[in-house]
Amino acid sequence: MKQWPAYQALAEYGNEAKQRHLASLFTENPQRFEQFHAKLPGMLFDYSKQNISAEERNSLLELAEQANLKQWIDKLFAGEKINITEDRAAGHVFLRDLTNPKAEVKAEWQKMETLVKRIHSHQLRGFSGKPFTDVVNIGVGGSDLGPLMITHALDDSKLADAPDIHFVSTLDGKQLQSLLKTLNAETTLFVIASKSFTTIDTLSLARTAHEWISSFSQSEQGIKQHFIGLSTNQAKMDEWGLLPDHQLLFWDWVGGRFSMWSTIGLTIALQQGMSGFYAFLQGAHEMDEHFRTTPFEKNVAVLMGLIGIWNINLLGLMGQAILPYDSRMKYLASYLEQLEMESNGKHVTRDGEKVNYRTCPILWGEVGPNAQHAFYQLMHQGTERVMADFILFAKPTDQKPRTVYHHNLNIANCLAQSRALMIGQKGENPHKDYPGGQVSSTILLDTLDARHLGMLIALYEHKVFVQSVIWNINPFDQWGVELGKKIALQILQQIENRDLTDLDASTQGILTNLWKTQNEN
Ligand SMILES: O=P(O)(O)OC[C@H]1O[C@H](O)[C@H](O)[C@@H](O)[C@@H]1O
Repeated sequence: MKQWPAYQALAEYGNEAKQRHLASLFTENPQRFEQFHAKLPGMLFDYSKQNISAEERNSLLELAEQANLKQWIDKLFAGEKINITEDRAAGHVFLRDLTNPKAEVKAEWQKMETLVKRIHSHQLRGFSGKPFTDVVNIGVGGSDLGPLMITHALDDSKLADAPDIHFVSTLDGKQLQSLLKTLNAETTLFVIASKSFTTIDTLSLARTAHEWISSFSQSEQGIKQHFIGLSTNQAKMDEWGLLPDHQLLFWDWVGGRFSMWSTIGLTIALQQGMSGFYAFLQGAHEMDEHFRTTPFEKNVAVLMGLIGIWNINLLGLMGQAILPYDSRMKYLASYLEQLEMESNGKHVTRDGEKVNYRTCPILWGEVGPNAQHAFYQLMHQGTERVMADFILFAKPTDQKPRTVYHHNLNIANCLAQSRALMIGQKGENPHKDYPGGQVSSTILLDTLDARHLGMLIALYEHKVFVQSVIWNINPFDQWGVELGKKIALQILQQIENRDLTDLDASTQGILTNLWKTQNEN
């Protein structure tokens, strides 16, 4: 990044920008909103509350040119193998192009449609002949967070004949245990979602679910009706015993954290119907087209990525808050934590050189109105300078007076917080001083539905990609998660054998005390 000529200018600008107060940009320029927002149908992106001037933005746009961002976007959409460490393309964008689907994708959509119809029309039934009322998605990471977020957000518009959807992910087994207490085995269908079909978290829970169903039925064929698999690994699904028409495939060119656009989105289709799932893909495709074809100065994803670069690398901000003002977006922050930090949490370039600049910031977030009463204190008066994304939906869910009242109250709070963080206020004593100057962007979507969610998520995916290009890192691998998994398997074996050999003193000490406590009971 630092080798590009535009970076030198930006470094100087950054030092100047650190000296000014964000609020002064508004007093100096009444046209600021006009000049610092971008729009596309269904979405407005306001970045006027970022500490950036027109010249600084120009230099960022030059940086993007010099880093060959346009060529990288073309490579992404041409399906080139840009995930170099795994020798794969990153093809999530192809899943959303419904007018021009790949043959293998089309075939899988058809299979998914058939399965969804069989479940909705009660053709598919459990071991005792009853239709399914509940579906439990067993998966973790990319095989959990996307569908969890979307089905939670869209629950109000669930189809009348759709089953209730539940999610379990944690290998401690507690989530599954307490969920099973509320379910009827005769009417419960499990979806085993795993790109690799080797993840121990998912396979251990699937085995427990299988034991649970088996404790109510002796019929092997009947039990098989209760399980569906979603994976790239057909052999492993066969080995597990999944029926061929209960297997939906996807492909290694779909990254785990980009997989809810594939058959991993089955629970979305079960809740919203295939048309709802397609609307979700369509929204993402609209964002893909915007990203692919819009000049950089009006391109929301490019601008969002570059503003992040400005904040992180030139202004030194390392915290990114995600603040949706809608409780239906409860899981957005968890989803984006994986998307951004697993993609860009890297310390070497594509060529394996150690970077000499910061990469992905630490993301955290919460539904805005709740976060106001929790961690906003730090943003208003702490010592950390952070950046925030406020996400807001324009239309209320209906026109009932109380609904409209709550909706306006919510909008007022969102705007009040971004304004207070920006302007600050001098207090009667230092304890009541608000320094202000905390930067934010606001994403205003017309309404919360499948299409707009598709647009929003694709926007974040492309923002992550833009930043990866500027940082010259590969956003599509995740080697960092492997070491812990490997050590966990070794330690599990050592726990089973009560063996402390070659473990560090801390691990030995914890295990010794833990065993002692277990023996006492
Ligand atoms: O879908 P699976 O193969 O079961 O993988 C589930 C998750 O686990 C891995 O450890 C990765 O960190 C994630 O990127 C992935 O989404």
